[in-house]
Amino acid sequence: MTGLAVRARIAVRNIDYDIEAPSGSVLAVIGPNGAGKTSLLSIAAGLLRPDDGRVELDGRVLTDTSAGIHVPTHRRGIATLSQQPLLFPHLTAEANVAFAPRSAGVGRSRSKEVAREWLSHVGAAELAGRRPSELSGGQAQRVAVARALAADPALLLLDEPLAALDVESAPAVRRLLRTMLQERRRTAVLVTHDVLDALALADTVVVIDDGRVVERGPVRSVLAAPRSTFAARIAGLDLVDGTVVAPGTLRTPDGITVMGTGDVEVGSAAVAVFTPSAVAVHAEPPHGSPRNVFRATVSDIEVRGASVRVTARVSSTLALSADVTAAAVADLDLVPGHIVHLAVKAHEVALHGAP
Ligand SMILES: Nc1ncnc2c1ncn2[C@@H]1O[C@H](COP(=O)(O)OP(=O)(O)OP(=O)(O)O)[C@@H](O)[C@H]1O
Repeated sequence: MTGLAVRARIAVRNIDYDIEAPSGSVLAVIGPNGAGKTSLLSIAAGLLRPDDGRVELDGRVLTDTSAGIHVPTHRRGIATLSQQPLLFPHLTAEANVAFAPRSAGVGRSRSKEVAREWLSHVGAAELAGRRPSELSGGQAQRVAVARALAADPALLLLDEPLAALDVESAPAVRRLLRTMLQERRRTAVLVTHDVLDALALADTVVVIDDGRVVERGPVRSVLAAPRSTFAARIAGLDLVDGTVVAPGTLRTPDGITVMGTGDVEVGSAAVAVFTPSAVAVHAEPPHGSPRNVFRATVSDIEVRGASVRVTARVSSTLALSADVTAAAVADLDLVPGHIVHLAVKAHEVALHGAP
């Protein structure tokens, strides 16, 4: 196949998985601490040898334990972007980026040219002469993105690339990554703890728990209807697909409008995301504060510890969940088939550009 295929078993790490990312797609990897996410990246990069396993990238065998094949890391055509930018402190931003094509055998002056092109591509042209100590976290991560891509890798490994950034710079770097990943349909693996990063950047997701794949599939279906405990804990979100028709306004193909906040360009595909605990259930349409109100038919009621998850169908393609108290379920006399009004405040709804 083209793209990445990793099959690996490592006894001491209790790892035994089989994971694929088709060419040009972004695969998100989520799972609890110690699940084996970073190990997956290390195996792909050739930094970690499985006891038994095989790594193939675009038809090239990089690791095959049964045949004794182990292509060294620097010959794999793989670039890694980590949480920390890991720039060389003594080199300028430009020299840091030029280092990637230089290591791949490109000549000195062409490497400089490539570095300048990439710096301007990531919106960091004016930082070319600065050293890492003169860059903010977000700026340094931009330079690191340029360096990762300047070698034109066949595979990009992203290890929590936004985790170390502050709330101000993370959205801009997330947008940059989205553009970079989409523009050239790059194959990438993204390890993340953040559901929103998976939604914004990835096509498919694997959930790893205890060294095994417990769930896999398109990001939105896995996050909206998680089957594994871990995915359910971090996800189980309400997701609405559509197009941004005005600033802060998303419309679904069947004409449902959702107001939210988020910097997504008008005209682009997006997903509105909110947590079921932000959704209130009313028998009659609520009056007052500006909010999203959806008329819906209750389809499912599930007790989850102290709260009750009510799922209701808004249209043939959209169902939303609300987490309410058991008392509210009794007060509202909620049973499947009843008409309710689901309300969620616009500031509780995040709009994200969708891949
Ligand atoms: N250098 C090592 N030597 C032996 N075992 C290790 C080593 N590094 C990690 N492990 C073990 O391998 C398993 C998988 O670890 P890994 O770092 O891949 O998990 P992770 O999902 O990336 O976790 P986190 O989210 O905490 O970074 C864990 O049980 C861990 O204890």
